[in-house]
Amino acid sequence: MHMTHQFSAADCAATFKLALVGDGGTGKTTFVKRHLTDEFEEHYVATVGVDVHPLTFHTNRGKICFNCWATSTLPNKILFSKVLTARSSCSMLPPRTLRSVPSWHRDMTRVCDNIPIVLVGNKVDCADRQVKAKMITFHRKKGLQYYDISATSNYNFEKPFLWLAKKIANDPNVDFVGARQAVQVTAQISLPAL
Ligand SMILES: Nc1nc2c(ncn2[C@@H]2O[C@H](COP(=O)(O)OP(=O)(O)OP(=O)(O)O)[C@@H](O)[C@H]2O)c(=O)[nH]1
Repeated sequence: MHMTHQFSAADCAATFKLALVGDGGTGKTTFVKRHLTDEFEEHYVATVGVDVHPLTFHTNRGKICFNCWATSTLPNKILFSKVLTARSSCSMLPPRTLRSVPSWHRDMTRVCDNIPIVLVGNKVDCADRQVKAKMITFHRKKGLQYYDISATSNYNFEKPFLWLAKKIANDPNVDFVGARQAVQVTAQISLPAL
């Protein structure tokens, strides 16, 4: 059972850390930037360290802000995931090849016990996408939520965030209302010494 949180009805949003983890090039940064600026980043620029993007949503229970930590792929990802995910509230694991998903999940749950986790399969707009729907079974075994998404076409754009908001509030009736508030603040956090 997850801890239940109240959202804020007033000016300041209830804030939760969201770790976006997964292989390099899967589209983590693009997905968050899409939410922030509505622009699609065509060129691949590998993340160095961690980009933190606050994304605020209005819900029928008040405001919620996800501080999205988009991580780079690191040689010592276990050590880094410990630094990154301590106190995380929720996480997304974008799969490119499914082979890496169990190890990302293991690393995450090792340091964050009992947090809601969404597995997202990005780039569903790609005709040559190698991961097919029937191959995606990991989330069922682990009781995770799964969404196909596309940062290019906006497909299922807000679904992962809404699912996480419901879990955090422990309320299936939470829904997004009105326009989403984009906050154009991005923090860069340098890598810890490995
Ligand atoms: N076709 C398509 N391309 C995408 C999509 N999302 C991201 N991309 C492209 O995939 C490439 C990698 O995206 P990034 O967002 O930089 O990937 P990342 O996971 O942040 O990579 P790291 O910073 O190395 O961890 C870029 O060229 C994006 O334009 C999508 O939904 N569809």
